Amino acid sequence: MILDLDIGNTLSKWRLKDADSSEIRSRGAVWTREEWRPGADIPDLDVVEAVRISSVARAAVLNETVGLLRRRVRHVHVARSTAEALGVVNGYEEPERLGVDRWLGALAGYQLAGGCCAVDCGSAITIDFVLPGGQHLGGFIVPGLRLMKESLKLGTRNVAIDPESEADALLEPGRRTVDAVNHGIYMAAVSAINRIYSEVCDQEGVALPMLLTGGDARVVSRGVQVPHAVWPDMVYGGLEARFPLTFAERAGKMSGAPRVPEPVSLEKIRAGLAFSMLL
Ligand SMILES: Nc1ncnc2c1ncn2[C@@H]1O[C@H](COP(=O)(O)OP(=O)(O)OP(=O)(O)O)[C@@H](O)[C@H]1O
Ligand SMILES: CC(C)(CO)[C@@H](O)C(=O)NCCC(=O)O
Ligand SMILES: [K+]
Repeated sequence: MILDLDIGNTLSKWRLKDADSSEIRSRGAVWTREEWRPGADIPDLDVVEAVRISSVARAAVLNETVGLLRRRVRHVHVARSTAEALGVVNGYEEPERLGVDRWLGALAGYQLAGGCCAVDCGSAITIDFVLPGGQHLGGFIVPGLRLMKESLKLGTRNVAIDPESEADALLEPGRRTVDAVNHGIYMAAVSAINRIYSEVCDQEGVALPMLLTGGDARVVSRGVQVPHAVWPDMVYGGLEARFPLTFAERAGKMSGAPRVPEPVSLEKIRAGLAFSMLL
């Protein structure tokens, strides 16, 4: 069994993947805490022969986790942001400073789609761009939905946006605090994504397929006008691409990868941008 770990600022996600059949056997999430005890939080390390880790938590959390795992598991692979990998050139001035979850998302997106716009809707919303030749341009970091809501301190933090609500309903002015806040932060997030996508495609002269991941990907997806695909395992896909262990992975297959969305034409993107400038 392969244990994949995605340690984020809020949640640490894990999944167990069967190395022979490539099936995902189980998955879960635990809060990212100061002291993380993999033995207690993750089922049955005895069946695990390899671990692959993406972590943006404090170094101490990662070091402790790796220390514990190394005692129990033979192969422990920790992903790092590098200047280049799998045909992608990191756009950061200091490549190692790019969040490794973003780097892995960009690698997975590039392996699946070639040039792409990779959006991760987690504690932060990150929007990264990779051109068809593999140049990563860098990206944008916006507070995630929960952080935006908490920062307002209006006592609405425990009332989440209903994931089933229609994007249209979220466009209406709120007539209670909780609706005003939820509709406001939702519009802030989706308008930023729509606008940033259009601006960068316009600047670079290329319409890129968009891929969405993260805890809020599904709800954000409803408001994103650009054709896109939701890929919950995108960061794991980067781990698979970076540290291929199974036969399927060596052949370039990433579990749960969606069909590549067909982007609209550059002309249409530019027309939309020109229209929004007139308003
Ligand atoms: N059970 C949950 N607990 C916490 N957040 C949740 C949960 N389910 C969905 N969410 C949403 O998911 C978001 C966190 O997403 P995700 O799990 O991708 O975060 P993360 O990986 O910790 O973030 P980051 O990668 O930015 O550190 C929160 O903004 C929240 O709205
Ligand atoms: C932005 C987050 C928090 C998103 O998870 C993470 O990728 C991170 O800590 N990045 C380091 C800063 C950067 O990417 O520029
Ligand atoms: K994440």
